[in-house]
Amino acid sequence: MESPTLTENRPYTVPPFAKECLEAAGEAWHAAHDHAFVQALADGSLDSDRFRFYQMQDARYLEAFADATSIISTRCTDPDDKLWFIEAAQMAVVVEQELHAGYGEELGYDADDVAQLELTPNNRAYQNHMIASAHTGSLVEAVAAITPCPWLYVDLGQQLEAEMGEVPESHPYAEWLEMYRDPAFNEYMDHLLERLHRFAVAADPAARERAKELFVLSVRYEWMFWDQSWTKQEWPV
Ligand SMILES: Cc1ncc(CO)c(N)n1
Repeated sequence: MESPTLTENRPYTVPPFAKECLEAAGEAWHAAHDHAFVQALADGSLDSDRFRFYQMQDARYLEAFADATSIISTRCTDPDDKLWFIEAAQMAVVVEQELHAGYGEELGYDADDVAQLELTPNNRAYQNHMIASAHTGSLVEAVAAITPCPWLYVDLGQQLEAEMGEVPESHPYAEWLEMYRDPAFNEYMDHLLERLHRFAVAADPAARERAKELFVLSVRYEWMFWDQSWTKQEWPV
């Protein structure tokens, strides 16, 4: 039986090139959904130290996501595309600030702690991958590298909603689970995947292949982001 994450049954449109990217990511997409960190987050058994580690690293990750989408905006010629990526960048910063205002108070860290945090190897590698793709890739490559970030989380949020139903108020990570099942993301996904597809159609076949590779790498980095939070990754030397 085909896994629910690869069916057509999503509440937003998945145009052909986005579908090709998803199919190319295949196993890594599922592995990211199935990671022990995600399982523990969903069933509420995740310890707060690991969650804190994740949130602090993620605050910095979202700043890099905002940088990547800002750079992409400068490379768009169509004013609607430009504005959409500017807004995506703004939203990432706003979400990041809200997250660490809320979780920071609860988990005991503030904006200075986030600013001074040493990035893990995996986080740094993922950020550099997005930023490098935004600077040096063609437009479709730049967008392909940032697409798994929202897509994987929205997919995960909706899958967990289907499996778990309503999140009980007593769930320690209710707020996180509620956030990524928000139906407002469906419109965001429609807009992003439509652009990914349109830029792919305008690109040459070699650029499309490279874009798919960059998409798959970002899915792998998503798995590695859960993993670095699960193991509390440190630099080996
Ligand atoms: C690492 C990572 N990927 C995706 C999202 C979704 O915004 C996030 N917050 N962090």
